[in-house]
Amino acid sequence: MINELYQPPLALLTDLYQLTMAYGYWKLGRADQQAVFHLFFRKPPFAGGYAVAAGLEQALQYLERFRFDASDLEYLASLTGNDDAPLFEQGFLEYLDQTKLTVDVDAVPEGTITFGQEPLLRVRGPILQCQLLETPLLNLINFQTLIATKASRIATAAGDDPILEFGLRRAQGIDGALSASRAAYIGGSAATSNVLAGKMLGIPVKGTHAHSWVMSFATEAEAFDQYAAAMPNNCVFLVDTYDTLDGVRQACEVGKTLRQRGHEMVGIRLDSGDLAYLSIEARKILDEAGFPAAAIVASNDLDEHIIESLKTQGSQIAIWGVGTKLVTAFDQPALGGVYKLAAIQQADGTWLPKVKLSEQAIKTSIPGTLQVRRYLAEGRMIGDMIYDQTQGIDPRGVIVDSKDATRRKRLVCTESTDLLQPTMRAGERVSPSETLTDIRQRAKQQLASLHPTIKRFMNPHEYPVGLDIGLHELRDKMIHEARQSRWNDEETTT
Ligand SMILES: Nc1ncnc2c1ncn2[C@@H]1O[C@H](COP(=O)(O)OP(=O)(O)OP(=O)(O)O)[C@@H](O)[C@H]1O
Ligand SMILES: O=P(O)(O)OC[C@H]1O[C@H](OP(=O)(O)OP(=O)(O)O)[C@H](O)[C@@H]1O
Ligand SMILES: O=C(O)c1cccnc1
Repeated sequence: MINELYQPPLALLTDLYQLTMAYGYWKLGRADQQAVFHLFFRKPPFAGGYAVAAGLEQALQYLERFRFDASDLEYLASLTGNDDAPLFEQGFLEYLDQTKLTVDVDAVPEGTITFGQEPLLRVRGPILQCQLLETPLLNLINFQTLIATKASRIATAAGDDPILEFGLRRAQGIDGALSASRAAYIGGSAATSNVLAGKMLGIPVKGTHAHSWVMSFATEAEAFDQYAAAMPNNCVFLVDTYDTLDGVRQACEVGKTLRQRGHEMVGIRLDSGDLAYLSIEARKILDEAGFPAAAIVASNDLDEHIIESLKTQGSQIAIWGVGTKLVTAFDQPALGGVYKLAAIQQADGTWLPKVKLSEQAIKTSIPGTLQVRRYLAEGRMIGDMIYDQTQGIDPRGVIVDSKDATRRKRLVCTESTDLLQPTMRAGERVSPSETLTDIRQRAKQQLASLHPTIKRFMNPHEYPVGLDIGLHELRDKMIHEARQSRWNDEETTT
């Protein structure tokens, strides 16, 4: 079904302006000029302290399949400008026909905990190619990173309790649902209700039953009985169709019959009302009836904040079903990841770093061919340094806050590691696919090495990320020079 909507290769999955710029580079004979772009977000989502990188596998698959097919070129040939003449010359379309990606891509592995301003991806290669990739790479990385981060927050609130992702019915279309299931699993959900995601991605699938099952029988007792008869090895009874606590008692009755037949009731599900109060009362009823191991599953518009609150209220919920607010990233529907040019090669072969100015310090870009070095002390993450890989790290070993140069820090560490790893060289993939289990484990392990104050939902502590002092000085000089030349221009024109 997905394939009816779109089939790879998907070179046209880009904004038109990427193609108009590509055309311009081609006409100027600059198509092959080498450039470096970085993909990064400026601030972690949900006013939180971190993000979980995700979506790289799909990005690499996209790049591996990148090409313009005959129907793409035919479509581009049909586009016209405001004089009704073709937008693109035939020679350009022939160039696209021959285009095979030759870019180098370095990326942080999926499941890595990342922070604002740090490149998640670095693309280096012919400027025409780099430019065409901006939109699809952002599309693929932004969404999954957002959802993996949301899932990580929800899993943090739930502690050791499993999260079941129930979002398919509320997700943004088919791909939104599948990508969300994948990203949610990376971020820490334990299973999904989406069976296609289970089949395609190997995510464990889990589920209970709906109110309609109960409503389709004359009584709740008969509904639970018949469900137990049909599916004795997967019995989680939804108890709130009529009266929740009566429903729990009813589930216990059926649980006893089930036990006589050699099966154990898995638990009950609450889907409305005061989930703290009802779970505490339900727990008492289950324990008194001889079902101390029966789990209480809860659902109903849950998110990390409600789960955190339910925990502090002493709720007895052991498994959390979370749909809408997870897969739609309800409180922040998009991650504002961007993709910016940072260096360009000149005719003499030397690299020219590039900076984009902004009135807002956070929007002034970071020039160079960047790498991120993570510093750890006794296994705990203590700070990240963004540095120019072609220049190396300044021996002063200091990071400077990119928004406030007065904030500086020396990172005293026991280990350090570079986050961006080679994933493509000359258009060929050089890193193997990772299993979702390994990616999920990375996220979990890195999250455990992050100080709890950075994981806090409200006003989290800011993790130290800064520029290598040499890079800071270069950037500062470039900003001053760019501002100075604008003033000079203004003076000459007035
Ligand atoms: N003890 C609690 N503390 C904080 N939030 C809770 C508590 N119990 C339930 N909630 C949350 O409050 C919201 C209640 O929403 P809503 O008014 O839709 O529930 P409901 O009327 O019980 O259920 P429904 O309308 O689905 O039948 C949900 O997001 C739910 O997760
Ligand atoms: O609440 P979510 O986090 O999105 O989790 C998924 C919801 O989907 C189901 O409800 P259903 O679609 O039957 O509608 P409901 O909201 O009326 O219960 C289920 O009972 C959950 O409440
Ligand atoms: O299995 C469930 O309980 C389930 C699945 C999807 C949505 N809500 C609940």
